[in-house]
Amino acid sequence: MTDTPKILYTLTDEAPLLATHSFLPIVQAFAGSAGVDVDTRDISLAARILAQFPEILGDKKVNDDLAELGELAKTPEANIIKLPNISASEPQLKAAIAELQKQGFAIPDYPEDPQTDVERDAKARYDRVKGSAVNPVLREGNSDRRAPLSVKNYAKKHPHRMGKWNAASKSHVAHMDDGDFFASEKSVTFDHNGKVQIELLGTDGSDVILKAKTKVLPGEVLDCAVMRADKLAQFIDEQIADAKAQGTLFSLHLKATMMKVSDPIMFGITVQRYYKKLYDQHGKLLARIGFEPDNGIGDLYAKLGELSEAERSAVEATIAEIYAANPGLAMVNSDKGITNLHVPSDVIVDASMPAMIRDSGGMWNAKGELQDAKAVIPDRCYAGIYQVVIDDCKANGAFDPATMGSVPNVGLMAQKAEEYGSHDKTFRIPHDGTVRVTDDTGKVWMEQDVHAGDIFRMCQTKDAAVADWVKLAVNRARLSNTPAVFWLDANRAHDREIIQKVEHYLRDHDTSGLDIRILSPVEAMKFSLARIRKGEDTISVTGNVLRDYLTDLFPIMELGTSAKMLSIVPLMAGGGLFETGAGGSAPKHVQQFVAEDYLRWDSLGEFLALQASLEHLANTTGNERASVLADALDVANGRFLDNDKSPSRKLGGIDNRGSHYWLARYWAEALAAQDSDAELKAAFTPVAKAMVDGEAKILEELIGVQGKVVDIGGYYRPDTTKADAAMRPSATLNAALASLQG
Ligand SMILES: NC(=O)C1=CN([C@@H]2O[C@H](COP(=O)(O)OP(=O)(O)OC[C@H]3O[C@@H](n4cnc5c(N)ncnc54)[C@H](OP(=O)(O)O)[C@@H]3O)[C@@H](O)[C@H]2O)C=CC1
Ligand SMILES: O=C(O)CCC(=O)C(=O)O
Ligand SMILES: [Mg+2]
Repeated sequence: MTDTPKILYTLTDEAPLLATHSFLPIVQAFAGSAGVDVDTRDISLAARILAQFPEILGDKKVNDDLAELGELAKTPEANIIKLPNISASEPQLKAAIAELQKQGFAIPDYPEDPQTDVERDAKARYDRVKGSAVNPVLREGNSDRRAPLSVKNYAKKHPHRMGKWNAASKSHVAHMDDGDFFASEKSVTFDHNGKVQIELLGTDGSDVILKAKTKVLPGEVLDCAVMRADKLAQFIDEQIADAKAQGTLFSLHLKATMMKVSDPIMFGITVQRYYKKLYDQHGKLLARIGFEPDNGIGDLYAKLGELSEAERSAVEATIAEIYAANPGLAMVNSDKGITNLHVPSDVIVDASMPAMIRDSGGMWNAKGELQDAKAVIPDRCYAGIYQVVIDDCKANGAFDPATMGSVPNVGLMAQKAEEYGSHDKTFRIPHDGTVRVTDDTGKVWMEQDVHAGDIFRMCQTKDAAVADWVKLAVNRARLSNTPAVFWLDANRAHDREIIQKVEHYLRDHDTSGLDIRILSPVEAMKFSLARIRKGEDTISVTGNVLRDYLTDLFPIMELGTSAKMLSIVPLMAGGGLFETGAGGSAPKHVQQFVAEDYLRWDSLGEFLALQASLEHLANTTGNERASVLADALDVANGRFLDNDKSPSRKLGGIDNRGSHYWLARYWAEALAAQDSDAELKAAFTPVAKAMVDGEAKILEELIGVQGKVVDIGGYYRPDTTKADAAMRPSATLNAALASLQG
């Protein structure tokens, strides 16, 4: 290749974006000295919103960096470092729009109920940005997430605190036994290069095309399922009554961000059942102010100002009666009275269930105390795995991070596999009838009887994605000499199709001497837990949703946080997508940062991703210097862990910025110590010296700023100059880095 090798580093949101203000200058200075360009692409929620309105913004228009990266991901040249970004719920989207408008961008309001073509167009643009709109575009490969040995050893040496489990804990998972996606799932393997249409044939004789054209390839698995609204409502009522009877908190765990169409509807049904009395007594008022239960009870609070004084007091009195009569809700923030049902994006199942399991099975109640909780996870497809963990903790006590084994994951997600790509094929059914999936020859492939209010969902899983996933699993099992379990349930229609493919593709590989099994998720969880208790590792090979769930669950149990995970997506076209950690954008870290100039974000995920990205660059471009940089960074990461330089949890210790200093210093020292590249050695020797000699001054400059309010000029679109200044307060460190570029 003639171009300068390039790594594209993503600018995202919240805590990872703040961390980038401090870390990226280090990366650019180091990589620059080795002739590697590190460029940025802005895929923050704010940038993605602005990119939707080029014609309105004129000279303020913003390039669609996400679209560009999405195209790049399908080429062998891709080398992208991807930090976590906000997958926006509707309330978050509206807040971001309001902030951008205040900053002078003349974008329209979010039209909740569009009436004109212009409004419908604006809503369609905003809906493209909503939910998990980034990851499915960039993830043109399957995922390989694991704790590198150095990280696992670090966790064993410095075990994090795990809450004790009591055998008498009343915490449990509740799921539906009928009427859920699991019950109704149908699945087929398509046979030609063609397309299907999804239509609703009404019992009233009507025929509504829900989606006219969906391209399908031969060998592709299609499935569809229905969540029955009446059954869900009845189930929620029973769980509210049961939580009250048992004296547990009521909590709801969904993925309203990633599953942006189906899960907000399920969230909304739960809100309507929990706050049923509000509807009974004030239905007309709620309709008048346009309360949207799918956006949470927070939407009602936001709109209370539109009511008269008397109306507001009546509504507030009813809410108080509801809280008195119903079981307590799990709290997101007890001090501020923010509950699990406030906003659909506050409690996200992948992170919320592990947090509950780490905290002795409890969630926070209104008094700010941990209390046993009923975890409502309506659909049975995946809910059962968490009950297995809870049962295990009740029987055997909490897991011990000092001795437990590891469960890495190989996850199917390429080409929008499974539920991941279902959003444009998920519908709230407007009236009773039959949904039919028909191909271009008129053949009916699947049918579902539906009633008004039900959620219909169709998913696609490409054959090539499954083949690549099986290959990745076999390679991982071989490389790490570890048993691998495919978590697939022969009782599920979709999984039965996938099992056939797995069995078929396994035959393409040499699996001699490997322990590869196919177990249902519940059995696979039991098997893996029994092994980790003995200190043994087991690779989980899962579909997309379990990939998401398990890559927070096991890291949070094993390492205290998924931030310490290596998370690689070998792109099917040959490029590399290097994700940082497996967790989210930690909004509460930003709140702490602006309140007290202290950022708890742990960038280890970024360090690991950068090392893997440099190594990939060296391998694909033959750039020797990138290889030297990668090896030195590996040494630096090892020292960083050995010396435990992650952010401390308390003000006065090093935070994210301090941890970046240590990483930069160890990296520079390793480059100064190596002998394979004399020029790099010469360039880094004085820098390493400046960083070592300057240690006391640098730490003083970094720690000295803590403890006061910081202004970064925006939440969704912080002011770059202000954020740079806030995140780079050490003149001594900045000068050492500048000397590299000089
Ligand atoms: N890859 C992506 O782009 C992802 C994006 N998201 C998005 O992130 C947002 C928040 O989601 P949520 O599910 O609450 O997940 P988060 O991972 O942000 O929050 C859960 C908790 O994880 C811990 N945590 C995660 N990363 C770090 C880190 N690097 N350093 C220290 N602690 C960390 C913190 O817990 P504690 O205090 O217990 O240590 C944090 O409060 C949402 O907008 C969501 O859509 C979520 C997942 C992945
Ligand atoms: O895309 C998202 O919304 C979240 C992704 C996520 O949680 C994950 O990949 O682990
Ligand atoms: Mg996740």
